[in-house]
Amino acid sequence: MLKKQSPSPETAGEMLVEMHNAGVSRSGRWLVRGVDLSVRRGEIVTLIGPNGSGKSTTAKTAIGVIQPNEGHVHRAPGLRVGYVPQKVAIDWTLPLTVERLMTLTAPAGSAEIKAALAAAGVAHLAGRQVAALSGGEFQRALLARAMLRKPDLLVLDEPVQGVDFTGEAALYELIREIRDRTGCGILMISHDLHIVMADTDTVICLNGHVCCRGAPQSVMDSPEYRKLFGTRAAEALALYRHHHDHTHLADGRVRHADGTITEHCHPEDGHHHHDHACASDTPAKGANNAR
Ligand SMILES: Nc1ncnc2c1ncn2[C@@H]1O[C@H](COP(=O)(O)OP(=O)(O)OP(=O)(O)O)[C@@H](O)[C@H]1O
Repeated sequence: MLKKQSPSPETAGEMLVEMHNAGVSRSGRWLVRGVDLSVRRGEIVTLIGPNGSGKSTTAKTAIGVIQPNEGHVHRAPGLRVGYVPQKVAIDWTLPLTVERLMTLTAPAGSAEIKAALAAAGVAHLAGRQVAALSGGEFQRALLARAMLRKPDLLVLDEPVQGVDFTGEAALYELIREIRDRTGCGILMISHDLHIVMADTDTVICLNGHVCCRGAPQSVMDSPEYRKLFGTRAAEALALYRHHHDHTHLADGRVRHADGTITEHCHPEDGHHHHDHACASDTPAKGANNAR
């Protein structure tokens, strides 16, 4: 049985979910097939692949929203899952505050909601209309909602969608902080093939089947990856590296390693680095901002 969420040494590395040769078919067509995947406590696994390659289908199968038509999925008994789907059904024309958004899927007390929003750096937005949030703020609110369940496994389907480069870096930092603080396992989906969070332990590249897998660097160098996405794409693939020398305060300001506080964190401060797999003329998305 899973212990309550805490990064204790006894439960570190505990298997949360395992898929063996899993396949999902609909109307006589395999959406994905032959997927082997595992996520352990404290581990970050990222699924990458082009549109329609089966990433969401794989993630939904891992958490039991979809049953596999072949193969097996094992989840730790009592596994608590926090899921941030790719699309959220919200009527954007209706009034809805961030605080209310937190209780749409499950009840939660006001203290709990405040703590979850604070942990996601958006406590100051509790009374704001959801329709007025920026892309990054909305993703943070959804993350806060998923964390209310105190998940053992957090599944994030394109968590940086609609977020600009600076916000993307800050969101990846938040995701890593959540992993470090709670010890949960994270299964993340990224449609953007060009930026993979460097803290990801394993990248699994899907294209209806597992094309290749490994540490981010090894996937970038893999011939299968290059064959699927082209050498230029592979050369442009960048790892997001964050040198953890500053803290993002809840009000959006940044406290630097020397104790100074500024309104923003500027890439030219030297905090953010993108490493290209190879020297290339093709800049990775956001690479210009990263200099
Ligand atoms: N219920 C369904 N019935 C039939 N086909 C489906 C169903 N759900 C998904 N598909 C198809 O399965 C394929 C994989 O879909 P999936 O959403 O898993 O891809 P994805 O890699 O997450 O894509 P994207 O990057 O565009 O979000 C797509 O071709 C999709 O149209």
